Amino acid sequence: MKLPVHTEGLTKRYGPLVAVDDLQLTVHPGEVYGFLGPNGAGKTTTLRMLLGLVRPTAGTVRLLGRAPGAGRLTGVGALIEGPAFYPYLSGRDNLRVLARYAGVDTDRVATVLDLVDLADRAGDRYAGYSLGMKQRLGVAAALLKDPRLLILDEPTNGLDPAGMADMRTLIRRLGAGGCTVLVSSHLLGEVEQFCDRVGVISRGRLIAEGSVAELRGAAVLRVLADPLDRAAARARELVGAERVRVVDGGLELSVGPDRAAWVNAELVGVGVAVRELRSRERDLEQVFFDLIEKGTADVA
Ligand SMILES: Nc1ncnc2c1ncn2[C@@H]1O[C@H](COP(=O)(O)OP(=O)(O)OP(=O)(O)O)[C@@H](O)[C@H]1O
Repeated sequence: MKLPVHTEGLTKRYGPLVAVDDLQLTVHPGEVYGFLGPNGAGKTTTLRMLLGLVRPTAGTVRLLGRAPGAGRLTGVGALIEGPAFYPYLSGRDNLRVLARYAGVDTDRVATVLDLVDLADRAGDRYAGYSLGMKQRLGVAAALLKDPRLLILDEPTNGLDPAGMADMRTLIRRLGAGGCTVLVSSHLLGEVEQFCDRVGVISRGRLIAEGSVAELRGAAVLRVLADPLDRAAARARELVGAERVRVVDGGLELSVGPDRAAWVNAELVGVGVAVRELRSRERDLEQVFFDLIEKGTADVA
């Protein structure tokens, strides 16, 4: 089966600035892939190269097995910049115009309006839509040609929490329907709920890739105890110094929840009063921040 997205050595330089640096990106059929990175990391430039809107300085791109520019991008839908719609036309009429222009049967308009949950408001003027509805109409436009691959650049940017939730539901629904989706974002916490896999880009380089669970890593055991220095010393003896961190006036032990009772007993055994002991997942934004910090240090 042809890979929806496959790049090798993809690079874009703007003068001395390397916006995208030797990027190998692979998105598998049917997966929802989160392409993550802070502002300026090179996400939009990458997506634009995928679609043949920006010419790479080096490297190759294949979408569904074909190079962009080799004829029309059949099977690919994209929402890269804010979509351009006629403000005084309804959502439905805007899509009809686009469908005619793209040579798509206008019957498809009702289907995509349903998919993005805009059927009820399809007769309203575009100008009156909320930002979230505008974005969903943009996705509807990208779906007109019934693509096998959908590329969305920061579709939740600027949306309020309700708008974000609607967009998440929509992306999840599209993924469940068998469409391969590549979606960029600068918030790991935002995409974790619908992505099968994420890639993290920093300064143009892919610095980490995997499922959200893999990136998050193992849970940690959080311990609040007095005196803290004695607790830390004993914990280091018990599980190894590299697994113990002092954070926010407590300890974080990189061990599984099954060790909690044992750690508690051992600490109490050396006269430490344990006030709280619980297993918790690492905070996703912290994981993201750590990755970017580490990636930046590796590059420097
Ligand atoms: N046409 C251009 N000419 C010069 N530099 C550019 C151009 N387009 C992008 N850049 C630079 O390339 C780098 C990557 O930009 P890009 O827009 O791809 O990042 P991004 O990850 O999409 O960030 P954002 O979320 O802020 O859009 C940035 O430093 C940007 O200033």
